[in-house]
Amino acid sequence: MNDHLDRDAVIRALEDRVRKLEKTNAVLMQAAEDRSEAEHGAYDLFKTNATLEQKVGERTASLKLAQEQLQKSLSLVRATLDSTADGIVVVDPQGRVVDYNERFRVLWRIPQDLARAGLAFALLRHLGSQVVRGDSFVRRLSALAYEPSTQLEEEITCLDGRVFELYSTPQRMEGKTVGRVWCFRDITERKRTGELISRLGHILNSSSNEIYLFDAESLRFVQTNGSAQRNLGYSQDELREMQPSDIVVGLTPGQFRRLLRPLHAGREDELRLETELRRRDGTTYPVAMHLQLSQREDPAVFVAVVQDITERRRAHEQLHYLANYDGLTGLANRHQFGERLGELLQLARAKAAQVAVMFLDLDRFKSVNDTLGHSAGDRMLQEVARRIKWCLRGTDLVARLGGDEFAVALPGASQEAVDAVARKVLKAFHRPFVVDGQELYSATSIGISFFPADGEDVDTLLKHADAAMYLAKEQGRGNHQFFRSDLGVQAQDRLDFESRLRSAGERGELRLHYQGQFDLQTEAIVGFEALVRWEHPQLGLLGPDRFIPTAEETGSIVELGNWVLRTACRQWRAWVDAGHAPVQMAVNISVRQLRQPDFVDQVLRIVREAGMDPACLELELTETGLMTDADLSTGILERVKAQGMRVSIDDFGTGYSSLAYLNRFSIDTLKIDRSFVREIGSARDSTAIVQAISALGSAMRLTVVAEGVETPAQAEFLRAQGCHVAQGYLYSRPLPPDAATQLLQQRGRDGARSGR
Ligand SMILES: Nc1nc2c(ncn2[C@@H]2O[C@H](COP(=O)(O)O[C@H]3[C@@H](O)[C@H](n4cnc5c(=O)[nH]c(N)nc54)O[C@@H]3COP(=O)(O)O)[C@@H](O)[C@H]2O)c(=O)[nH]1
Repeated sequence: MNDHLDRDAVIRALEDRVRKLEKTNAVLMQAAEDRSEAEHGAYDLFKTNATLEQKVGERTASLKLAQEQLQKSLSLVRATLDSTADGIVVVDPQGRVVDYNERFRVLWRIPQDLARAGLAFALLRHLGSQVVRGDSFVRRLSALAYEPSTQLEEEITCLDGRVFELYSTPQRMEGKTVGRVWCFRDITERKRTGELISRLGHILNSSSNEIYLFDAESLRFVQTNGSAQRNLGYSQDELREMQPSDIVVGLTPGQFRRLLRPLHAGREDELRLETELRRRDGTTYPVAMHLQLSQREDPAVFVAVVQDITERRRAHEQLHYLANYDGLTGLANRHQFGERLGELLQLARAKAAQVAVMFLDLDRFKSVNDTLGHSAGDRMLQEVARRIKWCLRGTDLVARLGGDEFAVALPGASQEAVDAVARKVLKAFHRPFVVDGQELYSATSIGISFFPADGEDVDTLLKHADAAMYLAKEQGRGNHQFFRSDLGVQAQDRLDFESRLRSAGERGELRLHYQGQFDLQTEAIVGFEALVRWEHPQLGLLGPDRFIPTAEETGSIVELGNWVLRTACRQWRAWVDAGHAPVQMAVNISVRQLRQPDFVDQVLRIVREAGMDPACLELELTETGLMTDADLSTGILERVKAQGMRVSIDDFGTGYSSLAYLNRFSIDTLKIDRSFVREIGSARDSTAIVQAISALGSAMRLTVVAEGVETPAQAEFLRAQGCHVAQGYLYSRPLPPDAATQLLQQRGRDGARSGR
């Protein structure tokens, strides 16, 4: 704009000069004439005139040149103005628009007529209508009219979201302010990009992943994020002096360069690897690294995104451990044993060698668990694992298969060598196990099978070793047996038996028989004991001694016990509905049932569903079962009693009794075991025990029931001792429901009268 104004000034100056020269010329001409006349020297006049003409010619040429230059500058200024991305407007001190460029008009969406009108204030109002807080904007800019020399620089936000930068500078000429230039620049995109970059920078810096940018040629780090610096313990500046091979464990610069070759050559887009990084303090940590080449950067850089996978590795290792090892003993588990035995068999096959497999099952471990609790059982298993390992070589495999079962594989061992190892293991059990200060004695039964003679795969070898172990149990426990082909059939039979028992209730194969209990004074029936039987399709009617131990071992006793309870309660209801006076119903409860967390609720639900009076239900528990966890039993019995049910101790005198606990347990009935009743009169001890139990019952105000009463003499003796109730073949055998109903019809009324 200054050039535009200079042009007028220059032209005016030049014209002024021309006029002055013409004047001078005229004066000189006049002077020449005067002189000619005066001096009559024509020659001099001519000379002077020629000189003057030359000067005028020179001046005219220089004026033309100046005009040409001025035109050039003007066109340059115009072109610059039109090609700039900024919107520019020039106003004079009187508020008239002197000039503006097209960009200014477009930027502010100024209608042509408004632009042409050239009124600065009208334009300002138009601008104000488009910006946020437009009134204040107009006021601020108008105020500048009174401060001609002030420079202004500010950011304007438009209502449509665009952001402009505004520069306003005074226009000066020869030291005077002759106007003001306004310049507007659209910085919307720049601002957005800036914000985006700062957001991205923040995200990258706070990312838990480490991010490294390193030069594609020198491989020097050019940029790293906060996570990288924090994890490694180096500052940004220190890292700029380093290369990836300084922090990647086990890679020389050359090896690292070779690793990057496929990316460099464009053969691969990305590279993923798991490696380890070394921190400043020398410690290392595992990472997953993702590498890419960014050609867009100049110069090109590699971008490495690195994730610390310490936790992932740890979790993976832990999972691997849990999947393959027994957490209690640290030995391999069944899965790992199978895998490794499989490998051993492959090797043995190639070398035509044999492999022995031992199956070990602890003898009576369950009673340790039941009487001393699980944590004592666990400690014993840990010691067992140590002792077994101690008997083996480093190349042998040892595993805990679960519970109290262990397995051993002995590669390349002869029958004699395996025999010796088995004896050594058995001997290792001769020393007592000290748990909680108590000395416990345990033994193990060992079954042995051989590859390839007894089986060619892991499952068969284990199955056959297991079958041989059962033989060892049958042979009196605490010994070892080698597999024989006839044992395979027995093992299969056992598996079939277990699985059939599990679903016996569902298939309607269970039966409940009822044995009457009689008042020894009146001989009236006062109750029944429910006794289960299994109608096995091949083996016929089985007594509980044949299948209850298996049900307890496999856990199916819970299901089976609930079936018994439900059936007995329904039978009681049926008798009452048929008009019989209510009698007691005794149901045997196994310790595993009692230990179910919802045992009492379960019993109550069954009782309520059947519509039975809880006071008529008597739960029969064994002494040993109750003493397994006396505190727990006390709590359960209290809840049972609170619901009005009765509790009796079965087989009293045969188990581990503590009179102190007996007092604590809320019980109603003591049942004298039939082994004592059988020997009444023939064995002094038994007779004395029967007398003592009867006296104890009377003293504690408990009902005393004698089991297995077979003779009138026994009944007479028991009656004399004050025993209240008798159960035995003398009165009735256990009967199926119909026969029991008949018995109730015959002897029920008296029984109802007598009560307990
Ligand atoms: N957990 C559960 N245990 C149960 C259940 N049903 C029975 N059992 C227990 O099985 C054991 C054997 O019972 P069973 O073969 O039925 O024998 C009972 C009677 O038949 C037998 N008995 C009764 N009177 C005489 C007799 O005069 N002489 C003689 N030799 N035997 C006789 O005694 C068994 C009843 O004993 P008890 O239970 O101790 O009163 C047995 O221990 C049952 O507890 C069940 O559902 N769940």
